[in-house]
Amino acid sequence: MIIQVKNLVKRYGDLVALDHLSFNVKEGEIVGLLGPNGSGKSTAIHCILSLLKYDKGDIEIFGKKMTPDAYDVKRDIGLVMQNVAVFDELTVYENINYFCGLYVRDRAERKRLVDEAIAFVELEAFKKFYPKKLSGGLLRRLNIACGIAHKPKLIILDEPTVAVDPQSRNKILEGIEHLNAQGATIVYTSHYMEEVEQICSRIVIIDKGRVIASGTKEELKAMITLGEKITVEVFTIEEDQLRVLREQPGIMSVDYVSKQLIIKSDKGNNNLEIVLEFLKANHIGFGRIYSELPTLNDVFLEITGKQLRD
Ligand SMILES: Nc1ncnc2c1ncn2[C@@H]1O[C@H](COP(=O)(O)OP(=O)(O)OP(=O)(O)O)[C@@H](O)[C@H]1O
Repeated sequence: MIIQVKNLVKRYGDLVALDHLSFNVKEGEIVGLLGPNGSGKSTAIHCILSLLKYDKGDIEIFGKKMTPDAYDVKRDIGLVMQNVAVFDELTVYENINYFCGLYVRDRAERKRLVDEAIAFVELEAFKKFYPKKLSGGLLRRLNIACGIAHKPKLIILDEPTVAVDPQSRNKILEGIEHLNAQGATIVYTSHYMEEVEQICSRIVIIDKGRVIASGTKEELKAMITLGEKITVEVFTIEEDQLRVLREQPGIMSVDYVSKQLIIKSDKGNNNLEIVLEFLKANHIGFGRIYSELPTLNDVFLEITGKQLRD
């Protein structure tokens, strides 16, 4: 096991930020910690790395108890924090060289690793730039290079794509998959369900400092009753027709908003057919029609009653 967190409790005064949080990360996984703003993701990461004192719980990394002075453990961890943490007075190259130098003493080896990290985040053309001259996306990429240059076994990234343009975001996500393919185990926190779905082999959903569900995206979607969301452009429909539609087998809810009929149905496999037959039998004219599978937001909504993002 790479990370084992058991019953972690962290309070800030009266606020319980982590409420008996437990989860594991196995070697080779990309685990996504998914939760809304303020759910406790950053607090969990800080506690796991012993950067923050906690009130209760057990944390092991690489099978060893994590403590603030566990330098041998820390050497094998790469950390990319939410806030960019680089030195303004050092160039791109010097920054990466500095952070890599905290773990790698041999100069030739370090040069090789720094060059590799620069190529990895595609900052070759910006080596001599100072951070202030970089765009937000490039700065994020520098932040990542500083965290991973020393080739750690475990890489923890806390919301690395916040406020990043789509092109840099894709590069970051591809980069993370690449690091994983090279053997690194990854923990990735985000409140973007699309990103987590795209790259994570397993997802731990957090709300109010607790794990509310975990599994692969397929397992999480199988946990809920919602099977499909059907949207139909309908020009007019009577209230009593809506009522009859709601009573059809497999239909969980029907809403009619701005000429859109939104039907949520369970996991039955002929829901679309039921809806179409109903519309035809009742001579209800309709335009575009499409069906969507549940998202991780639907999972979050069904378990907590609220949206993942406000
Ligand atoms: N230093 C602090 N002092 C007091 N409360 C804090 C502190 N840091 C975080 N909190 C509170 O603890 C809770 C968890 O915050 P945390 O930053 O861990 O959540 P998060 O899921 O990482 O959110 P975000 O995505 O916004 O960073 C929030 O209610 C937050 O306001």
